[in-house]
Amino acid sequence: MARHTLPTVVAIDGPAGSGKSSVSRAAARRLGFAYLDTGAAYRALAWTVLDRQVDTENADAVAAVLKDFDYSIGTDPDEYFVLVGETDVTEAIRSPEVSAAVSAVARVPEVRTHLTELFQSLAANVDRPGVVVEGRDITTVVAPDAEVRILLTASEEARMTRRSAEITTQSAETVADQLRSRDRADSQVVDFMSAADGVTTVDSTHLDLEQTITAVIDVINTRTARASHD
Ligand SMILES: Nc1ncnc2c1ncn2[C@@H]1O[C@H](COP(=O)(O)OP(=O)(O)O)[C@@H](O)[C@H]1O
Ligand SMILES: Nc1ccn([C@@H]2O[C@H](COP(=O)(O)OP(=O)(O)O)[C@@H](O)[C@H]2O)c(=O)n1
Repeated sequence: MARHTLPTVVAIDGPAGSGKSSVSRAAARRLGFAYLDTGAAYRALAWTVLDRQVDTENADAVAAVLKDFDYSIGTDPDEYFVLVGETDVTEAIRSPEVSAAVSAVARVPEVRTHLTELFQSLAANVDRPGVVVEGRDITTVVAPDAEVRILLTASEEARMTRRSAEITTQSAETVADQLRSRDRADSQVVDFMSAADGVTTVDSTHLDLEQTITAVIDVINTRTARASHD
């Protein structure tokens, strides 16, 4: 009978624009691991809440949407997609409207419990030897026992500059204001600005993308080599 070995879990947290998605995806690709973007689920739920014209401030109404929230995500780093039912929302969940609504949805306790269980199940069932899971509370809540736990940080200025280079439909000032207010709202729910015990900080402020990927892979290799000797 085939033995099911649990994948090596790499947990990466950090604020918006620190490089979590791009670095996690690239690291997963190079290591032959799966990649799980947890923010996409909060965004897809926010998209659904907006689509159904549910009041984002009404926690009970938001929690009720979970009952028939039919969500799927690609965990192959080369085949990323996000679906709600049959609808491909990969692009739509990055809209300014969804970004503005997501923090209110993410602070509902039933939402966090439901999605945490979903992430744990998705991570445990990937068909790769490992999985890189990124978000805000992966090192502390979703996978506190992960073999590798990293906090990816960058100065506020660097994060704002990176995000405004990506979003060309809004002014740099608007992008920065929205990012700052999302960080503020999110940090009332989860502490992703300081590293919990046993979590390695990688500060990407003065690193380019390639250097950050290398730094993260170095931490993964060091940690997994150490774990195999324990
Ligand atoms: N170390 C880095 N140096 C320069 N640009 C970076 C770096 N890390 C990420 N980026 C770029 O910054 C943008 C935001 O990164 P992203 O991975 O979306 O961050 P997050 O998932 O943390 O919000 C992307 O365009 C990405 O290519
Ligand atoms: N593990 C996670 C991941 C995301 N989130 C929420 O989901 C939103 C979108 O996450 P994201 O990772 O796509 O955001 P960016 O940092 O990429 O802009 C965040 O602003 C949080 O409100 C969360 O609460 N917990």
